[in-house]
Amino acid sequence: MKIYNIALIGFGGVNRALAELIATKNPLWEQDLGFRLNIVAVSDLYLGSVISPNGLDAKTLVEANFAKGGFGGLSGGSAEADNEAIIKTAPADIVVEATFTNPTDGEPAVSHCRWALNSGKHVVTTNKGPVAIAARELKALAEANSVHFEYEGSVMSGTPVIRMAEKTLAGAEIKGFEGILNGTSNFVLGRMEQGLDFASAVAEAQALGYAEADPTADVEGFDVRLKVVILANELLGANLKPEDVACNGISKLSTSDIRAAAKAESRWKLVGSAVRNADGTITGSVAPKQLALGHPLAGVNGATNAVSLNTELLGPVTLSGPGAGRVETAFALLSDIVAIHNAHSPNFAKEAA
Ligand SMILES: NC(=O)c1ccc[n+]([C@@H]2O[C@H](COP(=O)([O-])OP(=O)(O)OC[C@H]3O[C@@H](n4cnc5c(N)ncnc54)[C@H](O)[C@@H]3O)[C@@H](O)[C@H]2O)c1
Ligand SMILES: N[C@@H](CCO)C(=O)O
Repeated sequence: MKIYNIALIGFGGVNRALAELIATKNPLWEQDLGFRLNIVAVSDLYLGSVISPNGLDAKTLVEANFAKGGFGGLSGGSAEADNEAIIKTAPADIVVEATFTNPTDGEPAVSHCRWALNSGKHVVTTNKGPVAIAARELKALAEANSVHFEYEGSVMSGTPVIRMAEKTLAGAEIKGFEGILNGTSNFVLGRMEQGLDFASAVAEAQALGYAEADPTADVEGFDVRLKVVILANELLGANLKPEDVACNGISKLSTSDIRAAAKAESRWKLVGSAVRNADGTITGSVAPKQLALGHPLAGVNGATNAVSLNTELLGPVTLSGPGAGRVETAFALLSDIVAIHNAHSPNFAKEAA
C-alpha cells in the first residue's frame, strides 16, 4: 500500500471536494486502488498557506469555516498564499493545481506547474490554462524530470474523454470532433428554455459550482475555446493556440431566439469542434448552433457534456457525462492519480508505515 503526499494549490470548489473525498474514502481507495492520499500542504489566495509534513486532517480542513487568511491560525500556517515556497518545499509527491483558469496566458497556473515539475513533483490539474497554452512545454518538463503531468479534468470534468481517446481509441484515427464542452452554458440554455432569464440562470450555475470564477469565460465561449485547443492538440496532433480558434458564445441569444428554436423543433447549443482538413491543417471553432431535436447533441441537457469523435475505422464515437461540478471534477484528479499510481514510477511512492 502506498501513501501519496499531496499539496493542494487553490482550495475552492474542486480541491475542497477532493479533500472531502479523502476524508471519507481513503480506506476504500486503500483497499481498491492500493493507495491513500495525505494532504501535506495547501495554498489558497484567500485563505493563506499551510505546510504539515505529517499531514493535515482532511475532515478538519473541509469542516473548519476559515475566514480570509485563516490558514495563518494553523500550526505551520501563514495568512499569505506563498505558492512558490509551498510548491517547491512542501514534502509532496504530487501537486494538485486547481486555481482559477486564466484563458489569456494561463498564469499563474503555468508557473505553478513549472515549479512543481522542476522540483520533481507530479502535477495533476483541472486548470485549462496551462494545458491549452503550455502543454508541450509542461509535458517536456515532466519527461525531463521523470514525473507526470496529468490533466483529465481539463475537458469534460470527470468524464474521461482524453484517456479514452488516447488509450482506448489509439489506432482508430480520429479525424475531428464536435461537442458540447461547457456545462455552464448548456445549463443556462436549458434554464432559459424553461423560462428563466439569462442572468438568473448564470447565477444558478455559479451556485451549483459549474461556472468559472468569471462566468464571462463560460458564456462567451472562451472556456470551450480552451477545450477545443486541448482536444485538437491532444487528439489530432495540432499545435493550435486559443487565438487560432474562431469563438462566439451564447450571450447574444435572447429568450425569443430560444422560443423560436423550440417552435421549429430545435434547440440552441454551444458547439466546439475541430477538423483535420484535406491539406492536413486543423481548424477549430466555437459557435452557438441551432440543432434539430433529432441531432445527437440536441438531447444533452444541464451540465452534461458530450463529444462525438469522428474516427476513420469506427465512424463517430460519442461520449457523454458530467462536464462540470465539484465532486465530478475532483474525481478527474483522482483518476489522474490512479494513472500515476498505475504507471508504477518507483521514485515517489512511500510505503505505508
Ligand atoms: N468547477 C468545475 O466544475 C470545474 C470543472 C473542470 C475544471 N475546473 C477548473 O478547475 C479549477 C478550480 O475550479 P473551482 O471550481 O474549484 O474554482 P473556484 O473558483 O471555486 O476555486 C479556485 C480557488 O483558487 C484560489 N486561487 C485563485 N488564484 C489563486 C492563486 N494565484 N494562488 C492560490 N490560490 C488561488 C481561489 O481563492 C479559490 O479558492 C479552475 O481552473 C476551473 O476552471 C472546474
Ligand atoms: N466552467 C466550466 C467548468 C468545467 O471546465 C463549465 O461550466 O464547463
